Amino acid sequence: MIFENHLFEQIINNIDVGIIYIDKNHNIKQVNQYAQEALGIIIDPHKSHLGGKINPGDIVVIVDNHIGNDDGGLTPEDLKVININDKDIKTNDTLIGIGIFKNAEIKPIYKHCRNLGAVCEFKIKTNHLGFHIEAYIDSIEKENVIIVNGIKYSIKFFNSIGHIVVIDKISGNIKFFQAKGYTVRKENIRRLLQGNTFLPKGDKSFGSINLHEKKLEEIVECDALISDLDLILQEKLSSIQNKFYELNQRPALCSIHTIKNNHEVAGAFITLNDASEPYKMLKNRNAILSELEKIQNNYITQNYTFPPNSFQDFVGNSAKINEVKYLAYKASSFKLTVIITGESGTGKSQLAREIHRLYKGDSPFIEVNCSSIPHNLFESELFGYVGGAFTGALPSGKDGYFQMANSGTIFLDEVGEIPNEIQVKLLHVLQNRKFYKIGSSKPTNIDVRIIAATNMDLRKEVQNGSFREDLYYRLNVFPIKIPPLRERTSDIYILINNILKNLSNFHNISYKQLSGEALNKLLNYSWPGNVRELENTLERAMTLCETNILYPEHIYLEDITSQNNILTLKNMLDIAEKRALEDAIIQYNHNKNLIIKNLNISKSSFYEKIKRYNIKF
Ligand SMILES: Nc1ncnc2c1ncn2[C@@H]1O[C@H](COP(=O)(O)OP(=O)(O)OP(=O)(O)O)[C@@H](O)[C@H]1O
Repeated sequence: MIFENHLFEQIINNIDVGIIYIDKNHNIKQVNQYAQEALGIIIDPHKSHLGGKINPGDIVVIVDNHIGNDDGGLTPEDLKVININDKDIKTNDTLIGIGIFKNAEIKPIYKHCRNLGAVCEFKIKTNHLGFHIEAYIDSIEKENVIIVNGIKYSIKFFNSIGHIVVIDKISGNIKFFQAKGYTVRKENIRRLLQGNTFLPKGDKSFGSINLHEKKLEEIVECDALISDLDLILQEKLSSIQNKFYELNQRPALCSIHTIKNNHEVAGAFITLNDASEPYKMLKNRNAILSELEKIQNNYITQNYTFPPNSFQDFVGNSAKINEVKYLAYKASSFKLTVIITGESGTGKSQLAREIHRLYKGDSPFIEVNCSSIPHNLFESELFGYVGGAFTGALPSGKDGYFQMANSGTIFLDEVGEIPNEIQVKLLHVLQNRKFYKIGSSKPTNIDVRIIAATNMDLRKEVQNGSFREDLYYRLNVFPIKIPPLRERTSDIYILINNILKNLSNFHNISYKQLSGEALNKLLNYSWPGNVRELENTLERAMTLCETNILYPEHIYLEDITSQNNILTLKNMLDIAEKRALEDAIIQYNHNKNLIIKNLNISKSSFYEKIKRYNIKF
């Protein structure tokens, strides 16, 4: 019976045994799904990252059972690139380290030990540069675990393994996580810390590796298997039945048989069973774990998903800003009227531009600052006029902003400043999608998407009569509120990196690093002027700085009130505690039990604090 190739592939991909078929020169002809999983070629498709390399400023998290083993021969000196420079750390030590790549200014967080006992807790749990990071070795499950903002990246080990996760300094996204098959992909810790590149993972992992162009030894690291295979191909052995090999650091039970064509050896096929855990158990366990993970990370995996890299210039990765991005992404798919609210400098205009770009980037985007138009010119600026409409009018007439924005977006910034008589006209445009130029009785039809923004409380303006209620409801179709920077401090580090990069390009000066003290000063400030104030502060600091490092004295903060009001220790602790609770509520998606467990407090203390700080839950 002759199978068509794709049917054969379907069959072998659905059986619970790994199959690798090679020709007599070790060229790979077929590797089924099971074998790819067991060898670490296929990785959990829910997690992914692009290819790249670690760049200066990226946050590196390492969990290594034995320095120098299964990590590419890492040496304690190699750790200097993440600012871990400790003579007490020796080869074979166990290490957990969090540091900034190639930034000698910011202190790392790490712990190490010699002869870690079989069952003992070795863990770091921290809030570093705004990221919730938990890293530990689970000696019972034999698993090295790194959790970043609630998302778990773990890797099983047999004897030891060097696990590494990298957070991108610009986007705040996970840029790299270690996974099975890293030896084949040449992604051990040492090579990565030396600045070598890594491949993409996820749906398109190994997209760049065409298995059919590889030799077996390029995807399977195991000298014993390769030499047994040669014995079989040379017909010195007829077959091998159920022999244990360690393939890519994972134990596997393998059999090898020859394949003959006209009585000549044409190749061999290897069957393998992942022997690190019974496969079925692993499958069930993974299904349960992934369900649990989904429930835990509900807010990330279900509520706030949008394609990665959708936003080019709107930076931030905190739970609060992810919610904003999610809403903006949703809004961009429809021609809805959007109103963006938030304090001055939070990025309302920036977000409006992104919504427009995602929706219809090649059409016009007309930005109108309603607070800068004199009242008597409002109507002509917005709607235009026909020739001779009034004294001083251009004979040819003039198009208004609405007409200029036709087929695209009009962004009405500071919409609360629109005078009353124009509010009626705006309402008319919103309802009828047409307007009248001054001096014309002929309506102009338009096809425009309206995005408005304000830092006022428009509801209050409605109550005190300065904003029309009907217009308020017409505008308030899809509201997006951007939280102030002080409520999302985890965005500050990546915002700083973006701003420094943009500023050094703009001023054509070399990239400047922040000293640890300077970074702390920025992280501990309340930013009343939000991102705009952060930009101004960094621009001033860059101008003042003669060297390549920004020190606290280059950073001038204007918030006189918060600097002069010296808080008591009790006040400071209260503020920190309130913030921790608010962060946890968002991070654990209002799940009481998870919040209580992760903050390590009792139920009664949780309720007492919620009440004391008047936190809405
Ligand atoms: N999330 C962000 N990512 C990158 N840059 C940002 C972000 N938010 C704000 N900015 C930058 O901060 C500055 C202020 O942002 P923007 O003008 O959009 O704020 P705004 O809320 O519209 O302020 P206002 O209410 O005063 O008009 C801009 O230079 C903008 O590029």
